[in-house]
Amino acid sequence: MNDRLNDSALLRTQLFVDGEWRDGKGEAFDVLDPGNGSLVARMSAATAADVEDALAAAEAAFGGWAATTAPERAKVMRRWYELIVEHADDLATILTAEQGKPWAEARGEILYGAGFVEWYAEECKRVYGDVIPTNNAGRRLLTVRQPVGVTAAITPWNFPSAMILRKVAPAIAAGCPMVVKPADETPLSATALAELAHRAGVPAGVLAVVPGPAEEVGGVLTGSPVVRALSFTGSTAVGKLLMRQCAGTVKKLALELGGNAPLIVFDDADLDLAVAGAMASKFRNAGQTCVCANRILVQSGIHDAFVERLSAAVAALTVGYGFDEGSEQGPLISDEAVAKVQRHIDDAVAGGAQVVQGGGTHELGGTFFEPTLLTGVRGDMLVAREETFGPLAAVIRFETEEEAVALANDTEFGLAAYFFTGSLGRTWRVGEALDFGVVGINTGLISYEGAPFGGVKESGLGREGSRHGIDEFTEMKYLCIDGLA
Ligand SMILES: NC(=O)c1ccc[n+]([C@@H]2O[C@H](COP(=O)([O-])OP(=O)(O)OC[C@H]3O[C@@H](n4cnc5c(N)ncnc54)[C@H](O)[C@@H]3O)[C@@H](O)[C@H]2O)c1
Ligand SMILES: O=C[C@H](O)CS(=O)(=O)O
Repeated sequence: MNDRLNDSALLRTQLFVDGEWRDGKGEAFDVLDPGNGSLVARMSAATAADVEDALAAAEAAFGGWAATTAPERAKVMRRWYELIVEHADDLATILTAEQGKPWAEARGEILYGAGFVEWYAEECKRVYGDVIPTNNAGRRLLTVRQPVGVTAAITPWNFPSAMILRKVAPAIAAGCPMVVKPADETPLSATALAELAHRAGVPAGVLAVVPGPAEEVGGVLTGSPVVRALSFTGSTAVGKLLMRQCAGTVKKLALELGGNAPLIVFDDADLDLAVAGAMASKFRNAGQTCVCANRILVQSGIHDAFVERLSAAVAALTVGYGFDEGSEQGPLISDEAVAKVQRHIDDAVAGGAQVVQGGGTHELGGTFFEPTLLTGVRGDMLVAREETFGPLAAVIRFETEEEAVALANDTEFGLAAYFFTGSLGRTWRVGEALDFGVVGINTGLISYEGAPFGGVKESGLGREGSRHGIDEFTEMKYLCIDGLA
């Protein structure tokens, strides 16, 4: 792995605690390349004691970091942003090695994540309060927003860099230390970011990275009264568990959970735009994103023409190893992920759906999977009820706008939805009727650090990005000052 890097010091296989690299007390574990199963590195693992040390260091650092001014924090964060961009190639190489996505896509993730650091380096200067018109001549009323305290983050493997930066950036910008548990599959992206934060001048204790057994590490982060806010990105099932575990200390919670995004194509859509949007939303990261179009609803008048063009685009996708030039779709993260995609295909075909493209594992072997297109899908099939998290486009035909909205909203999830139309009236009607936190209209790509990202229903709580994302790490305090008369 080192021979692929310009700066091999970015490959960090230890814990980052109290501003230092150290071996964890736990059993080291392998980080494997999902593209060929080779060993990328052996990662040191934290135990509960290591996490307690990280929390103690964070608690000790909180007062000093919170006492800095916003411009002082902004200066450190700006330097971190610059270092991330400067080392984007190496960070992308580390990301592709442990997660598998094509290198160009990985580099795009690095820059997307860096955007949150840049955004919150500025946003921390705009954490405003209120002056409230008084109800008494002898009183003055105001509010201030203050950093919540020590925070924790637990993050997924599918965007191992951006999902960390989307949490750490607003937290430390607000004045809060953060202790991060990355996914076991992808810890190296996290430790590389910590190395650059250290170089940028983030003080000891303000950022910690503690890879390790999820239940043990998570048990400390959710149970410790030192942690005042927990930010989680991952599956809804784990999110519900963490909510329960945080209840004992009534933590502030930000949850970015699972999705089941509908992508609706109306008869009046621009066909090429709809196909491009469906491809971008469905096959990004080999379909392993929380906002991938999980169900593609196509109105009957445009159905056959849309399917014909989508089929050609799916067939043209290049599946390959992430470091190979021209690869557009890498491997899935695990055998379990492959099995879930296959289960959804087999269930749909058993129920009468047709395989138009793909349908099984790719000739490259391992966890590479054929980009797949199904038609004749119904809303009661597994592929329409569960988050597939793989390169499977499932097309459902519909007749009316009312039917499409009802189909789209028929899920416990509520993260992202998309629709394509040429009608201004339909834009407002359907945009308001869809029960989701994020709605893409005539586009399949909605992510931007300046926009609030988050779900409703069982897709989560709170928002990340935009001016709203920093609210997850601040508390509003009301000051009532009497005695002025
Ligand atoms: N809403 C979003 O912004 C968003 C973004 C990315 C991924 N996701 C969701 O994440 C899921 C895929 O990611 P995943 O497979 O890593 O999810 P996951 O829930 O299995 O794991 C996410 C993180 O939680 C940790 N974890 C698992 N069990 C735990 C426990 N008992 N205690 C503490 N930590 C625990 C994992 O180690 C990992 O770090 C999908 O459902 C996807 O939709 C959502
Ligand atoms: O997988 C979920 C991520 O939040 C997707 S995005 O990169 O933020 O769109």
